[in-house]
Amino acid sequence: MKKILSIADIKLLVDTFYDKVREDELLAYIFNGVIKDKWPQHLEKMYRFWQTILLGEHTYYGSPFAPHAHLPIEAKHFERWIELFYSTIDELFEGEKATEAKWRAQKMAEMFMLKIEYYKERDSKPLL
Ligand code: HEM
Repeated sequence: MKKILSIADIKLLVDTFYDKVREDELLAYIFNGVIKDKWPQHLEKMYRFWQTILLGEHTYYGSPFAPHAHLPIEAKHFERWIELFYSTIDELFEGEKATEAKWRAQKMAEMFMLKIEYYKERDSKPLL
């Protein structure tokens, strides 16, 4: 068990997590349907996203919600996403950043879920 301290740790976290996602019966087809053969690019982006959040090194400049706005995902998908993310963290890491990663992921999943429901109810499109 180690602490999340460097970009190498972030890469280990992201790679291990998306290995699980790609084998998950509920999530794999949703990710693969959008990402297709662009997994290296997606992983690169996700390294930068978590590097920015957890290490305070600002390498991610994007709109995290945008690609999720019209995905066919609901509560059960987010629950599975969180389950896989938490188990990845707990298998590999301990300490303050590990706890923060889980907290951040949970908060973002809640926010994404609320926004998706909001846009679905109104049948409208998000600006971002
Ligand atoms: C069931 C839940 C989720 C699914 C199915 C999902 C799926 C996806 C897909 C298909 C993409 C687009 C990849 C591409 O265009 O190459 C994406 C991007 C992304 N996702 Fe998720 N995601 C989920 C939950 C989350 C959560 C909880 C977070 C945050 C903790 C997150 C963070 C991101 C970020 C930062 C990007 C990149 C956005 C950008 O283009 O800058 N996702 N996700």
